[in-house]
Amino acid sequence: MTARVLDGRAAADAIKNELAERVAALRERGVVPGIATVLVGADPASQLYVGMKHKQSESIGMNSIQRELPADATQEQVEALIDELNADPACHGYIVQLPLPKHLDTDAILERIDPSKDADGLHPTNLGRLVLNVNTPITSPLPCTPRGVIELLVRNGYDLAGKHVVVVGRGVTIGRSIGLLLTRREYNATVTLTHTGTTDLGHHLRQADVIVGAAGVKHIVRAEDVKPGAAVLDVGVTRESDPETGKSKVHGDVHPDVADVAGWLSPNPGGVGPMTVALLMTNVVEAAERTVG
Ligand SMILES: Nc1nc2c(c(=O)[nH]1)N[C@@H](CN(C=O)c1ccc(C(=O)N[C@@H](CCC(=O)O)C(=O)O)cc1)CN2
Repeated sequence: MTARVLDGRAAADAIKNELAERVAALRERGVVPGIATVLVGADPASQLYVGMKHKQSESIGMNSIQRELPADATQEQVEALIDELNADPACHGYIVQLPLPKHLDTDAILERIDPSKDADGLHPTNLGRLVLNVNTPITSPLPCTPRGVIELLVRNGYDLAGKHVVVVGRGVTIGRSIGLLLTRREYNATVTLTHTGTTDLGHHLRQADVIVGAAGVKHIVRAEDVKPGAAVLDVGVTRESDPETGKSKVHGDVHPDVADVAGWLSPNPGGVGPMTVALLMTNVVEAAERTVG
């Protein structure tokens, strides 16, 4: 391995230390930032992620509210819980853990979240503000994972200005929104959005200074398609059962051989995942700060 590691755990710890000070300052003013999660069903990965969010939020002095519904909860039950959290003054921001069970209308549920409490930054109003570029400096929540990718690079001294970033994956949590952030004047990157329907993906990847693999396709980013010295961030998650142990194993979008070609590599796990949680907490602390001006 020759690539320098973009250590997401270390960067997330630094963010959490900074947030702990902001939380303490809010507490002195009588405001305890409150984060809530909504978990529908008992998917083990979702339980793990929700647990991490609460543990880490509490560790920096935030109040955390954990709400759960059974896997067969109706649309009305989930929406009633959303209305409750929208009205709860102790909750400054919250997320609905995704994916939701298939019988539920995810878009309708996410749209029901009060945009000012949208800790994921994925509400249509907040994505619309991002498109219109009206929330710089930040006046409304930004999507956590794209923000985490950028923070990970910037905190490691990587200058994005003038760089060509190729994003693989068109999902709303990363692919569709990250270019809107990266092309802001404060970063000045140039972005190509590719996906599983892109013709000759390798052609695009080979021109990239930065690659963000977020398609959820195991090893779609191959070493032969990476320009030597490029920064590569692995955000994809594919779960497979290991034939030897029978245990579930996580694979990223980036082939392990990329470590010998890339200049910078964010591993998976240990890269963007911890940053997503840190930026989620940032969105909630910022929402709490906005309530006191
Ligand atoms: N409402 C949302 N749902 C989901 C999101 C999201 O951003 N908002 N993203 C993913 C899951 N996710 C957060 O919810 C998430 C995934 C992974 C990690 C993380 O830190 N992973 C660790 C490894 C953890 C382990 O397996 O032990 C790592 O990458 O180092 C954090 C958050 C889908 N749903």
